[in-house]
Amino acid sequence: GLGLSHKKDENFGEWYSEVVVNGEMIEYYDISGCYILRPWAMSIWEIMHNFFDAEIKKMNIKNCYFPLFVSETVLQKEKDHIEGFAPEVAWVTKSGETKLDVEIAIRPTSETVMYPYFSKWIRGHRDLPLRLNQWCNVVRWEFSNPTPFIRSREFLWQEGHTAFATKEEADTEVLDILELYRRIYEEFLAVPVIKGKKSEHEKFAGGLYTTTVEAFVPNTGRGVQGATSHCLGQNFAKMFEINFENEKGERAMVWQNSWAYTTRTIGVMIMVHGDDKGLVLPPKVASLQVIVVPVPYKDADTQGIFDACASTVKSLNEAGFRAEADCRDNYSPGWKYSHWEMKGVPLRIEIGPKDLANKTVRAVRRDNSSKSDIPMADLTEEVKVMLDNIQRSLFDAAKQKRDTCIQTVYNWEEFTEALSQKKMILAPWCDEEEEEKNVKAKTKGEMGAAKSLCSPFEQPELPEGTLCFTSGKPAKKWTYWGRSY
Ligand SMILES: O=C1CCCN[C@@H]1CCCn1cnc2ccccc2c1=O
Repeated sequence: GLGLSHKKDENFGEWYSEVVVNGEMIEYYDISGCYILRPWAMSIWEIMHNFFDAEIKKMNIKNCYFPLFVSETVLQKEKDHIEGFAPEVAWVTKSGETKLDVEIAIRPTSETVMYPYFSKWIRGHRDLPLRLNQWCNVVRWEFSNPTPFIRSREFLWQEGHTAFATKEEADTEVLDILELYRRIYEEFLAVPVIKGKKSEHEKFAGGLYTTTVEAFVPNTGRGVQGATSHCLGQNFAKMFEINFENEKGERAMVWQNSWAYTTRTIGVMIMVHGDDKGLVLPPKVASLQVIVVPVPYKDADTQGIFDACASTVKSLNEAGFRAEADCRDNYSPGWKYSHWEMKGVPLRIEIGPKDLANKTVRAVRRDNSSKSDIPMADLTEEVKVMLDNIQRSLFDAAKQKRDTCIQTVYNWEEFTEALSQKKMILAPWCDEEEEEKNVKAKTKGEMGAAKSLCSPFEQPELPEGTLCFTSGKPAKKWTYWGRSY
């Protein structure tokens, strides 16, 4: 029957698994770590895609499509790029009964697929900047506990790969893209994120530096890397000989970036906003923003009620809202209320005999269950105001909740206490990789070790003489720490 059998604050893992299925986002698949994305999820991916794709087109970034398959030689091209990742690479070893004499990898990411051709295409400075993006799937055969959207063996993403003549251009683009990722989280998914730089230990080993937008899931006290924008420096240019004749006629290597966001974004949104009645969708990404439900009464003017529902949907659609009516005669209004609440539709409109008589409709917000009667004459203006209010209050509530989870600490005792309280920890750090490894070693446990999440671009004041929370050495920067997904 309807309703969740687990509460979000009591059994988060079970709650999440049930919400994604009951909300008709996900269907579990018979291969572990693989999930079916149903239309209710796919439409969110499409809405974000439409925003991001339009924005990168404004930046003159072109979409392309490279093959799914990577040859072994090119994948092994550079040890420290692939080191540590190798166990996750999936391989094609045969076709039919015939063993392949050379095994072929399935792309886990596309640097090694693309960059031999960057080398071929980039000859002179007029070939720069080269800025390509592809929307595709990637496969990483992970073994840690699979979670729909958050950690799966195949996922959808966009991966941008760009090459510039100068480091300055690359540095600028890294931050331009990171701002788009912030907008995806904060303006569309209503999820607050922190922009920052990954530590040397946590960054992409093949790159120069990694920037990130970090989200946080209060229920589990885990940080989650929302999206990444890397400056690769000239590392891949050296590896794949991607160089050009600069304006002074000298041979120079290009400066490169690569950046991605994935279907993980959807899982973060569900974890942050969902409640014990199911999904709660921010209007900006809701495939259905308004559901209109007729409330017929035995001998009341049923046709009039259905006509009012149809004209309400028509007006809302004409005003640009994604609205539908649920006129199925085999379900009660009450059943429909629960069903669409489970699916997280931001606004419900009920129309019964009284509403018809008063020429009003009853509007019910999904986020706070508040009800209000709207004159039919003011419908579209009022719905716009309500949807904007829902979007903003979802973000404000999530930010307030996330901020209460942030704890500033100055020493190891405070750190471990905050960690046990599932906090996102802000601490002064000496920025030494060895010390980060020590923190991981000292916090190992079945909940997973603590790690650095990012050093925020917005650095609080660091008074002279402040010591590192873990090493006691002079602190160099404020850094967020916590367990993570
Ligand atoms: O994040 C991004 C943004 C998009 C393009 N790729 C970069 C870096 C990917 C890092 N990575 C991540 N998992 C992997 C798994 C197997 C092999 C290689 C890799 C690998 O290189």
